[in-house]
Amino acid sequence: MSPEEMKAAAGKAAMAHVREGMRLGIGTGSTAEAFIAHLAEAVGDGLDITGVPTSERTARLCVEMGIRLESLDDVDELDLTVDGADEIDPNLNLIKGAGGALLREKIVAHASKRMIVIADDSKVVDRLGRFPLPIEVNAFGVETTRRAVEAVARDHGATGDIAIRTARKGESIVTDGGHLIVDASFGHISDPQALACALNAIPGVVENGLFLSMASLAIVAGETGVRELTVP
Ligand SMILES: O=C(CO)[C@H](O)[C@H](O)COP(=O)(O)O
Repeated sequence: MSPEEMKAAAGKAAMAHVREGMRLGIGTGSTAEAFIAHLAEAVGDGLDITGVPTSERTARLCVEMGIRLESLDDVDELDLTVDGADEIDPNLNLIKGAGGALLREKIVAHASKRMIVIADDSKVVDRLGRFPLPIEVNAFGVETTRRAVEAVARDHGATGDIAIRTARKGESIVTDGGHLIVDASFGHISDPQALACALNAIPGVVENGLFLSMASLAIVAGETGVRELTVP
């Protein structure tokens, strides 16, 4: 299977967990978009669901594909969120945020009874930290916040760069919430819970990309097919 076929397979398998009438959190990224394609097809065939998007990009795509959306504040609680991830560890702790949507993704997942993560095999790791950890930060005093993040990250074993994410021409990328992203390269993260608390205690940090004890199921597509991982 090509990477695109794996994403499509994971997205399709997630549809087995979607029920009529559900209020669904809808993730961001290429794997989430594969899910959105299957969801749109089912909606076209008469499935009645309401979606809450985790980014402006996902919102635009859902509207284009005929998926009805509501704002999170108009929905009491979501039944299920389906989203991608950058890393998945054996306890289904995640790193998210390569697409810059981690804040809305975390708010939406937290408002959901259940979170299912969909991914291809390359995202499954023994320990989190091979992928740089995205941290959403306020634009005010961003270099001061980056330095504070660096100090915390080094205390927690980071060995690589701690850098403000830039797009083309060296400009910082701006999130849907008007914030910036600092990417912190660890190698591996020995205590994700302690790191998450220490990062969020820095005043300029809005949220970090560690999604701990949030997902209850991972649907992972690989060369030989799709498998489901649960928390041991
Ligand atoms: O966290 C995310 C966006 O903020 C994405 O879900 C994550 O980056 C995975 O994306 P993809 O499915 O394209 O690999």
